Amino acid sequence: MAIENKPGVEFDTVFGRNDSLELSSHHDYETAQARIFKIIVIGDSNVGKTCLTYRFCGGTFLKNPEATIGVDFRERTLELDGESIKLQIWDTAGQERFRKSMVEHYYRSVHAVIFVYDVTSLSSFESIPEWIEECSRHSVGPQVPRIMVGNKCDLRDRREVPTSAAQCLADRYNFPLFETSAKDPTEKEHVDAIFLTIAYRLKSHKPLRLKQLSECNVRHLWNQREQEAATCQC
Ligand SMILES: Nc1nc2c(ncn2[C@@H]2O[C@H](COP(=O)(O)OP(=O)(O)OP(=O)(O)O)[C@@H](O)[C@H]2O)c(=O)[nH]1
Ligand SMILES: [Mg+2]
Repeated sequence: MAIENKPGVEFDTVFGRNDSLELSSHHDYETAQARIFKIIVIGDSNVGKTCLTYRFCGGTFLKNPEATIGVDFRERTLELDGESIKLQIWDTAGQERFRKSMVEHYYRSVHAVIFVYDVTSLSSFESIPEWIEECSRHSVGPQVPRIMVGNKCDLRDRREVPTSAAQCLADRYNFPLFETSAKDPTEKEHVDAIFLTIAYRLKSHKPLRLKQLSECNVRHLWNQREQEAATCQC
């Protein structure tokens, strides 16, 4: 499936691999009327950005991913309330040397941002404010939805970032928080829910209602906020 070159998205100017576009074909119910939204996925290297986006677009866990160079593109078209919404996902490089010439392209005309950290890496979590700061420096407006994702929840014995700390940070920025695993197949629907939440927000400019999320049969963390606020130490 060839990707279309839409206004505001300069595919000819980026140098990442885009072979993964093929992955989305079995999800692709697109019609000519599909609205297209650009979503960037950012965070430290090795947190699982590529695996998460591959899980969403390809449906499986990507074994032995290589470090992303520049950006990889993936896409998936969703049918929401009878409308086709195409999510065009920019899987960015976490390593500075592989991303520095690309940063301007990442943020240009972006519709939503996903900040990813690794729940087994405190340093990746501590980097999140820097990623948020970079995003703000590139004039991404407050109307652009942002979501925070803690990945690798399957590694329970190695967890370094408690949910309560992550929720405190997410609350400080007023972002929804998801914790999930790109690797664990039972988390597949939860990974879908991250992107569905964004798709609904973009579609209607309203947050996805809790009822809609439960209809998607997903677990999410928004409804834990009140409980965790009671134990929040920050
Ligand atoms: N256990 C576990 N490992 C994961 C998970 N997601 C990714 N990994 C592993 O984490 C490593 C890094 O994954 P990537 O998806 O390449 O990380 P990335 O954030 O794209 O890294 P850069 O491209 O360098 O920015 C790989 O060894 C993956 O197999 C997960 O949910 N659970
Ligand atoms: Mg990557």
